[in-house]
Amino acid sequence: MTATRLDGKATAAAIRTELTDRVSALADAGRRPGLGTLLVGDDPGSRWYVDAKHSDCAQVGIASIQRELPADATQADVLAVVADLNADPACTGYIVQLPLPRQVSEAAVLEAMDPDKDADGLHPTNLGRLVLGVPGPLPCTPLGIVELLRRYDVPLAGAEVVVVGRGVTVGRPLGLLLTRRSENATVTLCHTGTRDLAAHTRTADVVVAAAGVPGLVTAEMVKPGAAVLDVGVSRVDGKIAGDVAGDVVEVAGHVAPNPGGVGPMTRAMLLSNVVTLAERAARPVLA
Ligand SMILES: Nc1nc2c(c(=O)[nH]1)N[C@@H](CN(C=O)c1ccc(C(=O)N[C@@H](CCC(=O)O)C(=O)O)cc1)CN2
Repeated sequence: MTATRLDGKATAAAIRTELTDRVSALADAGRRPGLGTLLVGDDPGSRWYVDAKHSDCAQVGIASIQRELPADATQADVLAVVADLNADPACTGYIVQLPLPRQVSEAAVLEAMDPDKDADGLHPTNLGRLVLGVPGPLPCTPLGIVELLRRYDVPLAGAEVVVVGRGVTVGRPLGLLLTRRSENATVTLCHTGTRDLAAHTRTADVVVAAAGVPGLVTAEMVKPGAAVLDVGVSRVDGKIAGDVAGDVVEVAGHVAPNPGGVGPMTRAMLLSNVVTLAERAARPVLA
């Protein structure tokens, strides 16, 4: 058996097309959405992600506001740009590209953002809204995973989902998202300290691997027919290495590869969040 590929690239392209009409409606009302990004330092991977986000924006008509600081920027430098973006009316949503250099506190920077412009859904207020089930922007990678499974009709209601990884951008919020009544999955959150990882993954209908350990999930760890999504990003010999071993496609029913699976969906969900935030901000104008 060879698994069906969950094609994040094609799905993200379809979502961008769908968003174009909403962006046009906002622009016609004089409220064109604008995505701000702040990149601190010169990590080539982070620069690629930021550039890709702006190229996606150009495709759907979202304006771009690109801010950069050097790798030795201080916390005060970063907070000053965050204050600028909070105050800029052309910036309807923005992100601070992570990770930040060691001397800058990610928590302090995220907290300083205007939660109503938090296009990544990572502000404590928005993570709190997720816990409480109150509407607000949701983290892009978990949202992209749920949307990819939905568009390929992979059932989540009643499904056993094992998430491997407890990070704040993927694992933790994904568990919250999947256990909402609308998704209704049962989630086991595993991590690198889990005693017998295979015992958990072998019983799962869906496995999401987001631990950043190359080849962590192998074919023997997967139930035949399960959906396996590779979200791990490591660099091995200069190339992206995911958390899922190549032989998993022989056992799984669906596989989201890496690259080409969840990564492009993360970017599509960012655009979707930016458009939704701009619509919320424009509500009195559009109504
Ligand atoms: N502020 C944020 N920082 C980071 C996030 C995030 O959601 N918000 N997530 C990751 C990086 N990331 C987005 O910023 C991201 C990762 C991967 C991709 C992507 O499209 N990947 C491609 C392959 C890219 C390549 O060849 O190098 C794919 O999977 O096909 C987009 C965005 C950490 N930081």
